[in-house]
Amino acid sequence: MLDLRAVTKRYKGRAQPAVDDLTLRLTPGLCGLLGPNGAGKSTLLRIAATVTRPTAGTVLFHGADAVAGPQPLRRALGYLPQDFGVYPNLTAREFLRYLAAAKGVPRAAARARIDDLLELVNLTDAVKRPLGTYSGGMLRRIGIAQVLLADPQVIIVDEPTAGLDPEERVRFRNLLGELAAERVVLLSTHIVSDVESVASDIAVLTAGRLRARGTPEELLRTVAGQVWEVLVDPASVPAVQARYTVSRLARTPEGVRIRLLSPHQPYEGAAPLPPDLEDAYLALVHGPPTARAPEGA
Ligand SMILES: Nc1ncnc2c1ncn2[C@@H]1O[C@H](COP(=O)(O)OP(=O)(O)OP(=O)(O)O)[C@@H](O)[C@H]1O
Repeated sequence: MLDLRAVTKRYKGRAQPAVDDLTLRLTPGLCGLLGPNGAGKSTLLRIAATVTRPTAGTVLFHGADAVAGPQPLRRALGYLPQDFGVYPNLTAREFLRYLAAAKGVPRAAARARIDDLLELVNLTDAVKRPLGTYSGGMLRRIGIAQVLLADPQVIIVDEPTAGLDPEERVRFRNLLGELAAERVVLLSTHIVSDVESVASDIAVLTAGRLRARGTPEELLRTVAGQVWEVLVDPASVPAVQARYTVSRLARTPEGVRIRLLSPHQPYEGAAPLPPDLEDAYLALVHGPPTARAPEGA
């Protein structure tokens, strides 16, 4: 339905392209776009949302060029940018009515929909307050509500759960999961748990390039047999970190429990663990788990 083909974006004055010859074909379902800060996620989402023009490559929506003719995609789109701004003097209802009018949603339909959406994002109690008095998390929820105003076919959300409390995160994640049954949902994050339970499709972006794409199970297979747990004394932690990619570290009364990536048993007594998505993501971002040479070797 939405097809990014060999898309490149170069910003002026930058040696490296922010997005580099990237192809991503999206059909209904939730695609989680994972990548570290600066990987190019926001740029890619802005291109997919027709906010930024690619330097090279094309975006096709239902087979038609959405760079040359963005209107059909824009009409079908709900987009939450990372830096979503509001008018601070408007109330939630006024602001959503304004956006609905801008999107061409008929007035009567908009009224009913706005009340449903405010309930959906749990803001019914705050509708009479100006948005300038909202907390960061509440503003994020307004951003989420506006995504759904015109019943979009394509939903593009950039780090949507930033600033939400844990309960709201889960609510929103599940909501996107439900919406993805019939829609293209593209969600960017650098937090693996944001997409772990809901994304059937995960794309990992590093330095503007698509590093991997697959189902969570496919990504897990890339680190099968390469995740280990060791218990070490606190003084040994820096040496372990220098040699291996460490995915978790917990201090316990017995010592420091370290979860790390290694192609073979790293230390005598190290126990193998079933990999999780965080391990697979780290291996993709930091390269395959080859042990680095110990210091002085
Ligand atoms: N308007 C711009 N002008 C110049 N460089 C930019 C611009 N926007 C982004 N960049 C650069 O392009 C690269 C990719 O940035 P982008 O914001 O797309 O990454 P990201 O993965 O979304 O990162 P984050 O998670 O920090 O938002 C970075 O090196 C960034 O500094």
